[in-house]
Amino acid sequence: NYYRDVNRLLHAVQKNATKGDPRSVVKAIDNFCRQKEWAMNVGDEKGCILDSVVSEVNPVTVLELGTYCGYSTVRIASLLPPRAKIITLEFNPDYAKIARQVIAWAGLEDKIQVVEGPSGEWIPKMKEQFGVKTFDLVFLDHWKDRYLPDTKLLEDCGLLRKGTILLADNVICPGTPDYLEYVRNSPRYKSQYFKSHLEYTKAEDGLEKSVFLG
Ligand SMILES: O=C(NCCCCc1cc2ccncc2s1)c1cc(-c2ccc(F)cc2)cc(O)c1O
Ligand SMILES: [Mg+2]
Repeated sequence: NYYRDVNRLLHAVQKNATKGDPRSVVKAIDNFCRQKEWAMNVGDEKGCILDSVVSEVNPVTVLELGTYCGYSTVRIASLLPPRAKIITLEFNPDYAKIARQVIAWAGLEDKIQVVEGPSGEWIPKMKEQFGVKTFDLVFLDHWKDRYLPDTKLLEDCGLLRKGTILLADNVICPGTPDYLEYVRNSPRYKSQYFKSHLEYTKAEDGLEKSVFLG
């Protein structure tokens, strides 16, 4: 079943990656997913685009929606300045358990807070529970039909500021048509598409980077 698969991914990390070395954790996951079992990590091709956006934004407060095994969480955290933090939401407790161990192997626990539960419930509690004012970067990689409602929720909860960057995975495959239409046509966003491929495949996919204009 799917849980055994993610367990094998964790064992591949513990076998092939150097403890405390985030880049070797990323490499081990990519090698495992390319050679053994496909998994829905953002992957190395889109991961490079993610890296360049994170390096450009240099965020202090990051929200990730959809932790899965923690691959993108580790990629982002390994590029953050010292005091920066990521809050990452995961709905599935099995995935969250694996992600915590992958993050620990990378030695990035101090920068990352894995929170279990649905985004719709947690987003309204961000300020009171985690003392968040606004996010500098949001990485959307959870249920594709939650991208739009959760973006509106982030707006309504005052969690976006002028210049906050939203980076969305899978805008082509599986696709997030309603979200794309919104960020590309709303006067409150400036959007840009980064064409790429679905992780570990030749299928088209891409990331959409949207700046909140306030
Ligand atoms: O579903 C995907 N990702 C979300 C998993 C849902 C996890 C959630 C986290 C969370 C946190 C808070 N609230 C609610 C939720 S729900 C996903 C799927 C594919 C894919 C592409 C082609 C295929 F043939 C088959 C799968 C590729 C990807 O890169 C993905 O990200
Ligand atoms: Mg994805």
